[in-house]
Amino acid sequence: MAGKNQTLGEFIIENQDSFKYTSGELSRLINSIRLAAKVVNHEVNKAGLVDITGAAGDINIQGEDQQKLDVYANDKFIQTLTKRNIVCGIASEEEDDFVAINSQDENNQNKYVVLIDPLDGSSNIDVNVSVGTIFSIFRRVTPAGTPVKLEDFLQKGSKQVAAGYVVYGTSTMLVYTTGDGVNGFTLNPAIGTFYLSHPNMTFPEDGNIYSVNEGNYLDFPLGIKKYIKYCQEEEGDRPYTSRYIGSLVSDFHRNMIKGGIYMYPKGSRNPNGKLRLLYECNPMAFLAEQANGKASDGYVRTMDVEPTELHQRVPFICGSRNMVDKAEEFMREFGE
Ligand SMILES: O=P(O)(O)OC[C@H]1O[C@](O)(COP(=O)(O)O)[C@@H](O)[C@@H]1O
Ligand SMILES: [Mg+2]
Ligand SMILES: [Mg+2]
Repeated sequence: MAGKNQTLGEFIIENQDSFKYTSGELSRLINSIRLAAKVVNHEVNKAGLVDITGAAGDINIQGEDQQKLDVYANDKFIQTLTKRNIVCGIASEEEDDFVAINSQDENNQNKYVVLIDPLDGSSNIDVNVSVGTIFSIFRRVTPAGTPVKLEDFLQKGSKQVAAGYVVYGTSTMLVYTTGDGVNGFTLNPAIGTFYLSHPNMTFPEDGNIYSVNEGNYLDFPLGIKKYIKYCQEEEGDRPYTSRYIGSLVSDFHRNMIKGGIYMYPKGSRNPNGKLRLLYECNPMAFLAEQANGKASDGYVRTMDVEPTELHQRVPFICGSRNMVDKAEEFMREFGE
């Protein structure tokens, strides 16, 4: 197993052969994401000193006020991936439609598309609480050298070839999978290098942390309400502890390390939940399953959901296997 002082660059090269499409293209793509993450990290760390906090003044396709850092991170990831001519298309939370990257050029033989949430946890930017970036990578389904199409992005999560996130927190970490386990790398800010700090990350099968915005409790399906009550009962190893940062990446990261469950159910205000299937739920579900955890909408495995729109939302339950099983049990028994 790789040593703790291995750099991300070395790890990518060393593990290239464990990836079934060993063309090196995916390695170069993950390296480009690493680079863009460092650029964004540099800006995040200066938030409050430079004019990067607050709203950018536009509303994105989600109907949300775009934050300056949303726009900055979006630009940096798209620029970095475009300049390196490493993908044929990008879809982003901050872009109405997918962005074709010179895919009309028949010489562009790039095989991958990337779906990205450039800045996750936007409501926490101005208050110095950890935020993140989430990415999901697929092989295109249309022929290389032809214009990239919507169908290249609307693929089931089970078709992902890689997924990961960056968490900009007390330290900056990049955590990813290519379908062969989950590994975490911590940035040494002094030299700008990511080092393998968390090899083979796995969710404990059980945990005692539940993460949900209880402010929406009255609006939740009955099954979720019953599960939350179950978490709060004085019985056995319960009550569990409630922890909710309000940044999916950070809540997921903590729960993967300590054991826990994250839930963003649907409700009358969010009839399909809030989180986006393609660039939030699918990548986190791939990581969760690769780390022995589980992810669903309460009934259906997240990665089996057939996508129909670029920005579609789905209810999301994700975390320690036995905790997600229990929540699903309550959903089956009590439903909506
Ligand atoms: O404030 P709420 O409704 O609890 O929502 C918090 C959730 O929304 C998100 O901020 C949505 O992500 P974005 O910030 O990328 O839009 C998640 O990170 C987080 O878990
Ligand atoms: Mg997000
Ligand atoms: Mg976002």
